Amino acid sequence: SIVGCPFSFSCKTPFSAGQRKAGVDKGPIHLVEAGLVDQLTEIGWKVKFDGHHQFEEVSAADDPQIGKLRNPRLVSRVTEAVAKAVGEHVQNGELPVTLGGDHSLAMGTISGTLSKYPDACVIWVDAHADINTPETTDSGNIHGMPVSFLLGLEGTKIPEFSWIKPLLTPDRLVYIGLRDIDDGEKKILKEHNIKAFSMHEVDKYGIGKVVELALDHVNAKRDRPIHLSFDVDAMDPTVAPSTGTPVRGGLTFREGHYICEAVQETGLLVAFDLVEVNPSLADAASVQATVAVGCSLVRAALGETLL
Ligand SMILES: N[C@@H](CSCCS(N)(=O)=O)C(=O)O
Ligand SMILES: [Mn+2]
Ligand SMILES: [Mn+2]
Repeated sequence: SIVGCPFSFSCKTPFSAGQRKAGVDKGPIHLVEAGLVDQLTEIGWKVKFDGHHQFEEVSAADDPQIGKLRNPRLVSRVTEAVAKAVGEHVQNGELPVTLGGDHSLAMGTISGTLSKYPDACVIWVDAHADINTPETTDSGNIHGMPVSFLLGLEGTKIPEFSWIKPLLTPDRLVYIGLRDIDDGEKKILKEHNIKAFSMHEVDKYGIGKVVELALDHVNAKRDRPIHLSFDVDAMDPTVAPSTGTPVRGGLTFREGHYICEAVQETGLLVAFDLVEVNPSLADAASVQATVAVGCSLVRAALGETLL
């Protein structure tokens, strides 16, 4: 099985230019300092921790907005570097675990996965769809746009992002946990017939059925590699409060873990992202709780079982 490889590669990507709130770049160090590397070793992984990625700064003066896009050159440069790093690790038969940092990183991580597994499917667990285009975005924050770039939607063919090969197709993408979608995004989801299980469906069917339906949609024969991109704000804010765009009515602790456990059980997981932990937005206890949930979700995705 794909996941049988013993190596997990932890890519600490302290990056925050895809949004405006300081602190999300400190997410990775908090997860590592909470002992995540040892925790993964204890469940049988050989972890190659290659340290915290450092990126060449691009000064604000050298990175003027492109239309509404904020920090476009910095985001492009960082995500291209992440794509290369993740791509190398999947080529080596390792399972990249990318700790963010904001969700714009997924332009890099998923590009990296697709470089080896062009038929991979993406399960996007999030309160948000992150599928705004440069035209539909109101905020200009690129962490709200990675999926549109990965799909190569209209308006995303910008020279600064020409490195992105839009290899992802709408039929291989599915969302779980949505509850805060912009009007422009709703239109895109409908136009492209993208499958999305919002919190309404989670309530209606239960998480077990939702994950089964999601896998049936993007991986009917259970033969496609899976890239699981998990935004911690998919969790209810009472469970993971320290994140930049919290939205009430999210996943319970168990629902979030069930998704990771069920994907792990397929034996098809080839890459995992845990993003948007921002340790500067809450009191110490809330930060600690968010970091602990983040570590626990990673462990669940990499095979920690309850029995
Ligand atoms: N849709 C909003 C919010 S996007 C939230 C991004 S994330 N990565 O889910 O926190 C926007 O485009 O700014
Ligand atoms: Mn997100
Ligand atoms: Mn989100």
